[in-house]
Amino acid sequence: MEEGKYAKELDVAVRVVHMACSLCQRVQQKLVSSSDDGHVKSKDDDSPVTVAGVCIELVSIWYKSGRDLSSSCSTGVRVGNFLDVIDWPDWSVQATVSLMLSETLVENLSIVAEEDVQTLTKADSEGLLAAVVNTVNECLAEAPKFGLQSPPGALGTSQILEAISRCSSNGGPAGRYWVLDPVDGTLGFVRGDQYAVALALIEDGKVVLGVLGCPNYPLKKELLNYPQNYNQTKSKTSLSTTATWEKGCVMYARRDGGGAWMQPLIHGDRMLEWPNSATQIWVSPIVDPALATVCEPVERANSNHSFTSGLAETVGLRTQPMRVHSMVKYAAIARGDAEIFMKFARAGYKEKIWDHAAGVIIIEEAGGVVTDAGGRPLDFSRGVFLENLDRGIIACSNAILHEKIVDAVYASWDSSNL
Ligand SMILES: Nc1ncnc2c1ncn2[C@@H]1O[C@H](COP(=O)(O)O)[C@@H](OP(=O)(O)O)[C@H]1O
Ligand SMILES: [Mg+2]
Repeated sequence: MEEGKYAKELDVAVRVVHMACSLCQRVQQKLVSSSDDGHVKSKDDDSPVTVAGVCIELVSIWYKSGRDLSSSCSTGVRVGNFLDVIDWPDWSVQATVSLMLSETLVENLSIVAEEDVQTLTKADSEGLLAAVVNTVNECLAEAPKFGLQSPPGALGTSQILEAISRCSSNGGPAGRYWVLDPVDGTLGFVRGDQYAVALALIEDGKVVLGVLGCPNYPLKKELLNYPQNYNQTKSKTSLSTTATWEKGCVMYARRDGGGAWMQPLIHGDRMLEWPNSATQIWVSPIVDPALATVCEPVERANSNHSFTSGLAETVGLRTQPMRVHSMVKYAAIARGDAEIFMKFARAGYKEKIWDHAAGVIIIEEAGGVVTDAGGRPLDFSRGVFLENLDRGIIACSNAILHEKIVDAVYASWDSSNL
């Protein structure tokens, strides 16, 4: 696997995503322990509320209010202020990936990524910026553990801001650019649940390699055994500290690289072994819809659950949907933990390339199929958005299931209210 086109890029990308996962785990751990260590705010009625609890409440309010920044939660914290802070790991990952890629792959580096520096450079964001600088330096110091080189000393604020703002490419049909979602699934992240770090390389409008870090996705299928509506803040966040949830993995593939691979995340002082610790992954062999599992976003705001349950019934799916945050859904299909992923966003919502690029190539190289709801490949050549997307996204472990879902969409679309 290390031979051939994009091998060097893949090697660096996998190492960088491992580093980013480690950074996210550290931040998530801080969030969890700040709620365990008495960093508790008090509600008006004097009942205690954890920092993690506030985060979850605010993100939930934000989603349910149609992303209204003026709403506030029971502690009086405003959603707008909170959203600035919760992107702290996103900026930190973006800076780290940008710095490491430019350090190792200097040639005309171009990156499309989700975050900009606007909020970070506001006058009242000093504390936040200091936290980002500190987090990035902590992470960079660990680079040798992942087979990469740390800078000779701690980086200053301007170098880190520069690294974040360097990721301002707009993509498009020509040339080579990286696409990064530093923390995909913010809601999953603050809930101590599933989230992903997604990095892909696009060349002339086609995804040529993808790496998906899934810090809370267990190496085996246990995730499916967790109850669907597991919403208790305390017990959910504390799960991330148990052995099962410490596992996590990184999946990757390159175009025509002969497959997709998975590595466990490394913990403690262990060094990343490359490529020895990788195992090949394949999609599920199931073709009978009655035995297939569908996965979809947790949030109704992000995909129409009633439409997808109608499709599921039409094609004869029997199992409960697996509702998971972030691109871990792509990981689940690639690794054979589920057979179908569907997403039907509300009319007018434009899907972004960083939410899909890495997942698509990993599923395809693992043997699966990903298209829009009209059965056409996703078009990554039109800039930051999937401009030509027909209605929704359908990813399947094989062409048989895929055809059934596409047919069902055609049969039911006109009578749907989408
Ligand atoms: N109204 C909307 N409809 C569909 N997807 C949306 C959306 N608003 C945000 N998203 C995207 O959905 C992603 C989360 O996916 P999921 O719901 O599958 O967990 C978000 O990624 P971020 O969390 O990186 O912003 C965001 O890009
Ligand atoms: Mg995202």
